Amino acid sequence: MIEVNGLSKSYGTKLAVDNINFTVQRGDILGFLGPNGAGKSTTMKMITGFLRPSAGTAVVGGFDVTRDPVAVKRQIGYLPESAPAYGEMTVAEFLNFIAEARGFKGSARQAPVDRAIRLTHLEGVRSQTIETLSKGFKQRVGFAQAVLHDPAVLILDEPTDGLDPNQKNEVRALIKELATEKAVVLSTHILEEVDAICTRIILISQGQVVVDETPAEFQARQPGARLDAIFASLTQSDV
Ligand SMILES: Nc1ncnc2c1ncn2[C@@H]1O[C@H](COP(=O)(O)OP(=O)(O)OP(=O)(O)O)[C@@H](O)[C@H]1O
Repeated sequence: MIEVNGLSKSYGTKLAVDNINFTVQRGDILGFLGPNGAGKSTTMKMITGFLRPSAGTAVVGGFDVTRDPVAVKRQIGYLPESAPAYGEMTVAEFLNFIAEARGFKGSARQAPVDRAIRLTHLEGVRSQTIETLSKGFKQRVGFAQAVLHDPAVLILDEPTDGLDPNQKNEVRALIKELATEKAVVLSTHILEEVDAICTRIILISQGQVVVDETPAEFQARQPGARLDAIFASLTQSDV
């Protein structure tokens, strides 16, 4: 579903992403790991068409993100690092607004909005304004907007960041539930998250892929070691 070929991005003289290659298949939940500043968000923004690559390509569902960014955006649900939401809108109003932006007209908006609310278990708060929701529920609203158009690909930038342990578990369960039949890429700093939900790990450091393997293969690099010790041995801080 996602093919990344020789993707690079420079900000001025800073090479943030340096010639990376990987693929993500339907059914994969890819954990995208790396220290602060490694280039995770930049890579995700290029795959989703929010940033233009300096070199290389990302092909999503057969469409090249540079040549056909609108077709790529149709294939993707994106939860950015800090999901923008309109606090004064109710959950249902916000999702209707997103449905309209996604091209659903008039009464055709109802079915995808209801489905997104059902999938993300927001029925109890659909008429509540977003600013009055807990952080975990706000994050669910972010998921609801990402899955509203039933995309084949989900790109989730640090989806459990800032949540309490219970909310983290809820969101992980939700990702597993939503991931069926989709290709999912999620960035995280939480290594236990990788163990809990990911089927594959890509570790990037200083803009380059240093690991692309299963969580079991990652653990087998140092049997019995903590995942963060393995992470530390493979990376150095980029900031
Ligand atoms: N708009 C920008 N202009 C200049 N430099 C940028 C810009 N965005 C990111 N960078 C730099 O590019 C590098 C990669 O940043 P990026 O946000 O992709 O890393 P990240 O792995 O997502 O980090 P984090 O885990 O902290 O979110 C960093 O050195 C960062 O400072």
